[in-house]
Amino acid sequence: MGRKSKSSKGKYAKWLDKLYDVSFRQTMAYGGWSLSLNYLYHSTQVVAVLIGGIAIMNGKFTAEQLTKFTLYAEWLILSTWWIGDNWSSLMQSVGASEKVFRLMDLLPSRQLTSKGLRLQKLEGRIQYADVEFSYPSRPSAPILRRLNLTLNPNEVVAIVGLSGSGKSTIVNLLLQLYEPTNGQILIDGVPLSELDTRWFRERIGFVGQEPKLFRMDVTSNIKYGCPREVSQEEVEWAAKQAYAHDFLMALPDGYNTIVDDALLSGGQKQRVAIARALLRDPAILVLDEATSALDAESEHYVKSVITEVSTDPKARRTVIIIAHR
Ligand SMILES: Nc1ncnc2c1ncn2[C@@H]1O[C@H](COP(=O)(O)OP(=O)(O)OP(=O)(O)O)[C@@H](O)[C@H]1O
Repeated sequence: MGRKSKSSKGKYAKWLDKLYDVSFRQTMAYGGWSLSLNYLYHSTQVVAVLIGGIAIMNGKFTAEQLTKFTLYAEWLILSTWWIGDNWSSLMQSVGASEKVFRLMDLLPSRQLTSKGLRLQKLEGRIQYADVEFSYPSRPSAPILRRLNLTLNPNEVVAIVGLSGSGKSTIVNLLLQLYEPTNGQILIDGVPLSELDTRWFRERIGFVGQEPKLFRMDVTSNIKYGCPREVSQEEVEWAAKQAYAHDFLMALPDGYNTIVDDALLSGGQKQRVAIARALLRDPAILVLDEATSALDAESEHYVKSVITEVSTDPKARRTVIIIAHR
């Protein structure tokens, strides 16, 4: 057995010990609490019957008074017991709901609440002008230094570079997940920061490195996030464009099959995500390493999609592909 696996086992055993310790103390405390109340409950009855019985025989007490006393004492003890039980559940719920309330209280980002410019039509010209950027968590590590780049409408551009060289960062800035530290990005000549973020994002199709599919049927997954009403025909059109139609039709319930973890391979998920992006008919399409995790067959299909989106005169758009190769 390697040293690594031994130390992992040791760590796991330590955490198990801790868990055992906490559970043991919790069980002991609850056991002690239940035992003492149970003891109190039954001993009260015995003492009441004994002392009460003697008092009745001596004529100091009536049987009715003794019955009342015993019942009241029982209720008092049982109620204390329930209050204790419910109090601990209440405290657990308060702890859990605090996190939920904190999330509910979060304000939407300023970008999404403030109204910006909406252009008549998005042509898809993208210009990075002297863009400099470092992530807020590591301000001393510059990722982009005076980046100048122009992408013309309907151009297909591949950004290639080593892992960690900043390819995804270029796209993160375009998606306005971050703002350049210096310089600016212009879209059709207008500074990106002046555009209406929601409007702009609705016109960008983005296929990320790990596409997220949700546990709902295939059609809903493809329609997800589409700002307009779409018909089933349009969904199938997008799936055909992404070379996903054939394998989707072969699923047990076709487009109505519920997507779960084991249903689709990585390459198939990526093609569903491409269909989702194409359905929005975006002016700008971004594929972030869409081919890096693909098997040969999926890679072939994804390349065909890229060729088609870049040559189909009906569906011209600016395409940015981020790739290792
Ligand atoms: N959220 C972040 N906070 C801080 N640093 C980050 C963040 N995201 C990326 N980085 C750093 O920025 C640099 C560029 O990352 P980026 O993801 O843009 O590279 P990449 O070329 O797309 O890499 P890959 O091909 O592996 O995806 C890396 O050094 C990375 O560690």
